[in-house]
Amino acid sequence: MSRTSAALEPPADAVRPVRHPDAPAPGELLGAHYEHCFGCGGGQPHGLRLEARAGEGVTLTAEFTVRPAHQGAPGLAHGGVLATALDETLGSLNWLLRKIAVTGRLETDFVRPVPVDTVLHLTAEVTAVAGRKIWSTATGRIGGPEGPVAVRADALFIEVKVEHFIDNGRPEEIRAAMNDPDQSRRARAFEVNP
Ligand SMILES: CCCCC/C=C\C/C=C\C/C=C\C/C=C\CCCC(=O)SCCNC(=O)CCNC(=O)[C@H](O)C(C)(C)COP(=O)(O)OP(=O)(O)OC[C@H]1O[C@@H](n2cnc3c(N)ncnc32)[C@H](O)[C@@H]1OP(=O)(O)O
Repeated sequence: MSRTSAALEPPADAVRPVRHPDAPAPGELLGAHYEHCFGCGGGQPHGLRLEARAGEGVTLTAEFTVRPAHQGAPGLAHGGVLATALDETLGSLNWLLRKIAVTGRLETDFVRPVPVDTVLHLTAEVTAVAGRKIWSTATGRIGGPEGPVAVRADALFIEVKVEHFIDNGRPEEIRAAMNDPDQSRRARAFEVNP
């Protein structure tokens, strides 16, 4: 059973999300947004390395394989790690809108335990937008893309300017990210193509 808090109910004047014309084509891998991201980057030894693929409209699919480093109980994924997978999946959706946004609220239902070595098959979609607010929902299944639901989440993301990261991040990492040609390209793309 899922009971969503008021903040996750879009208001009556919210609109349907619009896929950005330059969003990756359906089926295309999104790639990591930051090499050292715990959710999607390749530079974190114990990171989730979640792989997200654009879907139709403002939807996507993603996969995360639970590894021994992700345990909470013997042989089972930690709930916080599963919430991270949901957060990363939902956050990736904003790339299809070409908006930079951070998680304001994330509500998670843990429906079934998820054993180590399981592939979590995630689907997600943006459901509504109002001003800077973006509402989205995600489901994670085990045993295959059509398998039983193991986790679910609803979220509210808040759009921010790229300065959010520059002003709040540790200078060392900000400098390195700005010197990474791929990161700068992406940040520029956000700024000229809002
Ligand atoms: C140097 C180069 C850098 C390059 C960077 C390049 C690319 C980066 C690209 C993408 C990165 C992003 C995502 C990647 C994908 C996935 C990663 C997972 C995502 C995360 O894991 S991200 C980390 C966790 N996340 C945070 O670290 C947020 C901390 N937080 C804040 O930074 C502020 O809190 C903020 C900005 C959220 C709001 O602050 P603010 O001052 O801008 O705006 P304000 O407070 O006015 O809120 C405006 C309206 O949202 C409502 N609102 C706000 N918060 C709410 C809540 N919690 N619940 C319900 N409603 C809420 C208000 O009620 C108001 O509503 P109303 O307009 O109706 O009054």
